[in-house]
Amino acid sequence: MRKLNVDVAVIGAGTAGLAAYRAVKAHGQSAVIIEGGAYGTTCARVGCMPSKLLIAAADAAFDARHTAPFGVYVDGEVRVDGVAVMARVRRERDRFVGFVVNGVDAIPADDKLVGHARFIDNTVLEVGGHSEVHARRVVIATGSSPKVPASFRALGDRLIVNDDVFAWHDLPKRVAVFGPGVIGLELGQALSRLGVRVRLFGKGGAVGPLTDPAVRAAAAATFGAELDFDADARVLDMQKDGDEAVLRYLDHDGREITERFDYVLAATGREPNVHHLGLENTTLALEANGVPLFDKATLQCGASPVFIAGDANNVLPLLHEAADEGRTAGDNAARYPDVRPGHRRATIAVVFSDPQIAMVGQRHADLEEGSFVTGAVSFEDQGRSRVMLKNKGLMHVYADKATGRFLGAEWLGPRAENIAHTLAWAVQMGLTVDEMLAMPFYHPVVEEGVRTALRDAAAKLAG
Ligand SMILES: Cc1cc2nc3c(=O)[nH]c(=O)nc-3n(C[C@H](O)[C@H](O)[C@H](O)COP(=O)(O)OP(=O)(O)OC[C@H]3O[C@@H](n4cnc5c(N)ncnc54)[C@H](O)[C@@H]3O)c2cc1C
Ligand SMILES: NC(=O)c1ccc[n+]([C@@H]2O[C@H](COP(=O)([O-])OP(=O)(O)OC[C@H]3O[C@@H](n4cnc5c(N)ncnc54)[C@H](O)[C@@H]3O)[C@@H](O)[C@H]2O)c1
Repeated sequence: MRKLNVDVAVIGAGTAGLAAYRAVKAHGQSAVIIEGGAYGTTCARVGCMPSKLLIAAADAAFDARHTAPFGVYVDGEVRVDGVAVMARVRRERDRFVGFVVNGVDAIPADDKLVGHARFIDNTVLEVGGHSEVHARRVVIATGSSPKVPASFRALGDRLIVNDDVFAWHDLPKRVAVFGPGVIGLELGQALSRLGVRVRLFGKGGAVGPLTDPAVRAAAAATFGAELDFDADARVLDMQKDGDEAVLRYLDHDGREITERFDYVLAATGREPNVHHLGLENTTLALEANGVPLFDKATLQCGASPVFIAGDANNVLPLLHEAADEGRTAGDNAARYPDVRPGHRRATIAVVFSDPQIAMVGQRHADLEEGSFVTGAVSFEDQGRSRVMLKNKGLMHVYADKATGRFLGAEWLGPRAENIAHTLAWAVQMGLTVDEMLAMPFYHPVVEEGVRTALRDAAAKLAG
């Protein structure tokens, strides 16, 4: 067993781990970064980037099929070549992964260890059965994995998760998608637009990350009009039969349907990778889900020299948060015990469905009843949205009754990925609705719809 002594050991060479490693090195301390899987990060290999590549192909197919209302006709068939679609997805994905791997290659060999890490005590790690790392501090940046209900195991090799989709060399014909959360909506709609027969099964009425009941209902109606989607599905049975998954479920009218699919894609949520870390060998207090108790500002676990960043801590499992948190955890690991709160930005989340879903600032579910007003706009009659025939969606903006301050927004609608930034910046700057309305709005743009919602909120604040 090889023994290593370092200032900081970072577990996981994903986005958070790489940021943590760099932050430690910036302090001039020694560090080792330990990776048990493939280099390249979840985001680039099986997450953000390949999903957006698949969606880009799907949107191209959808747009090509929907030109007629403009008086523009694509004569002949719009043909989707599944092999070519997946070849581009994997080729471009590999390019993104390549950039990350180049960055890892540039890390000195002595600073890298390959193998699964387990805690022996708070600061001693056993790695891959070949090394023992004695660190003064540790950063846990182990990411998350799909959380698949146990009953799905009956599906055997017909059960897949997001990672499997991006390894395909062709598109299958029929996929049942479970979970209309962020991953299920993005991948389910994209596969459907690429000509795959998709049925999307939800639970309890949830749609994406939305918590505002009215916006959620609008989203369910919008996606339900395009996709075969039940936000509160009643599935009676699921079995594997040769190369097929056989599902028995009740449709919207309560009729029993038996349908065969090539695959069942489980997009039923993700869980932090903390279960095989040997945390029971540490003195850290753990939450029910196995994540150590930690301070959200400093990312320190109790008073220990252990820090936790990225999807592993289960706070905001998003790429930019993983990068920020990795930096904070690495910085504080190097400073320990003089730890400091890291930089937290206003929250922003975007789902790359069509229409896109976005949320900024405080969620509707987090607001105190009676303390805020809601301004609304429907995009149905919004000028620019109608011009582009992208006039679907509903936006709710929330403002504090006492101060007029803009608190946050939830919506689905056109160009939400861009508008979300403007609104998240307004949240971070602490602007009031009146201050936002004093800003420029060009004509004709989708942001004029945002102005309508803000004016609605301003009227309610005044009244
Ligand atoms: C399909 C999909 C689409 C997504 N799209 C978006 C998007 O559009 N925008 C967005 O902001 N976010 C998106 N995300 C979320 C984003 O990918 C994650 O929030 C981010 O990648 C988390 O980074 P991380 O560093 O915490 O984890 P990871 O990048 O997963 O890194 C963790 C690393 O730790 C390693 N590891 C785990 N346990 C051990 C161990 N015991 N020993 C050694 N190594 C270990 C793993 O092998 C892994 O390499 C998406 C996720 C998915 C799955
Ligand atoms: N665009 C993005 O930024 C992006 C894209 C993909 C993923 N992500 C990140 O990854 C995280 C995980 O995404 P996710 O979609 O796996 O999780 P999620 O928590 O967003 O959604 C899981 C969904 O599965 C449903 N569900 C659970 N069990 C079910 C069952 N048995 N049958 C039917 N439905 C069931 C839940 O009700 C929920 O709607 C997200 O929270 C997000 O942070 C971000």
